[in-house]
Amino acid sequence: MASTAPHEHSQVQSNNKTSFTSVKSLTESPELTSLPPSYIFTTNSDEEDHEIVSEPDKDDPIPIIDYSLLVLGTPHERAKTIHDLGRACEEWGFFMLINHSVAKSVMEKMVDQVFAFFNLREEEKQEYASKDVMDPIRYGTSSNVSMDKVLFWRDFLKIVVHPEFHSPDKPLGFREAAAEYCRRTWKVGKELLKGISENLGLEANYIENTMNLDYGLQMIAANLYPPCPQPELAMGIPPHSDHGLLNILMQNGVSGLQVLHNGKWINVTSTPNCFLLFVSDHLEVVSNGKYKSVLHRAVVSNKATRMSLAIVIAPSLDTVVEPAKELLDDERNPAAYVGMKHRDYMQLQRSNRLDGKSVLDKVKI
Ligand SMILES: O=C(O)CCC(=O)C(=O)O
Ligand SMILES: [Fe+2]
Repeated sequence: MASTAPHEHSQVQSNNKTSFTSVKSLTESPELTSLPPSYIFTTNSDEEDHEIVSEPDKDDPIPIIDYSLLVLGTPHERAKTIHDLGRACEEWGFFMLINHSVAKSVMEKMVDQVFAFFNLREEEKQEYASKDVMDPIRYGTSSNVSMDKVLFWRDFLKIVVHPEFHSPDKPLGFREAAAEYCRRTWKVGKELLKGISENLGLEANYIENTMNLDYGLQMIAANLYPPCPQPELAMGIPPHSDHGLLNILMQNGVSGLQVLHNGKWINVTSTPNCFLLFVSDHLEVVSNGKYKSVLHRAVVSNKATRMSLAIVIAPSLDTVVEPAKELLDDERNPAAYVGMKHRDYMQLQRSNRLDGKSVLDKVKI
């Protein structure tokens, strides 16, 4: 269903800037011919060193992990996959996951339902606009409109789906598609965390048990990046790392994601049906910095609407996340992070501006 042209009530006031409640409604406005000034993004001076954007190097490609070898491979194949997984987490904090067992039809249904949500009338979506950063369903635009100095060219929908499953009532079919997709990706996340625990020299269930994944937080974070009239001046989502352990991302076949690797922003081109996996802040903490959460951002284009859908796999909100004691050694590997309850960490991240690894820096010793 096409959105109606924006009305007065679909505008919000923030930092003396008038903006629309969504980028989507802004792009449907006949007045839009150039980028509104509130969306003009300038890079921080301390980020200028890594302004080089490049395609992946042939000699240092984005790591690819074959999930089927992790769960169904021979002992030798599994051991090799765990080794490769560890290297990917250490050297990139990012990898592509192929043969991941989630059926194409399940992924497609989810993508269709996310588009259907963003295509609801603005008034219908606004029912889920919330001020409380911990609300289980949140629809919004930019990142944190009250804090953002510049607005980002992005609308989002965030939903908590575990330990308690939430879903918007509309569109019809969203609930069912999300329940199936989330159940499947939760399993993938847990299997990867087993391999990662083993790679750290811990028992396979170590992360699952210490992070209380029976009550773990799983979230859908869907992003919509409509075509932008001046994409070189705007940013979809600024450089940041994610909270949680792992982030499992899929996208609709339109590129835009960049990850920082060895000081360069690498364009990630999507391979159909694969998942893009991010090491998130809490895995950096548990591994005591052996793995680094990856800085990433999303740029926008003037050609097509991009949609990305992240599944956050995270500790239960009451878990105090700290480095695994078994990995620590007073002399050679002292704790590099202090423990912090996941709930407090998430609250900090969501109440502040998205800004690199600024929240992780607060727990660094
Ligand atoms: O759109 C993307 O590719 C990145 C999205 C993202 O970083 C996030 O949702 O945390
Ligand atoms: Fe992210």
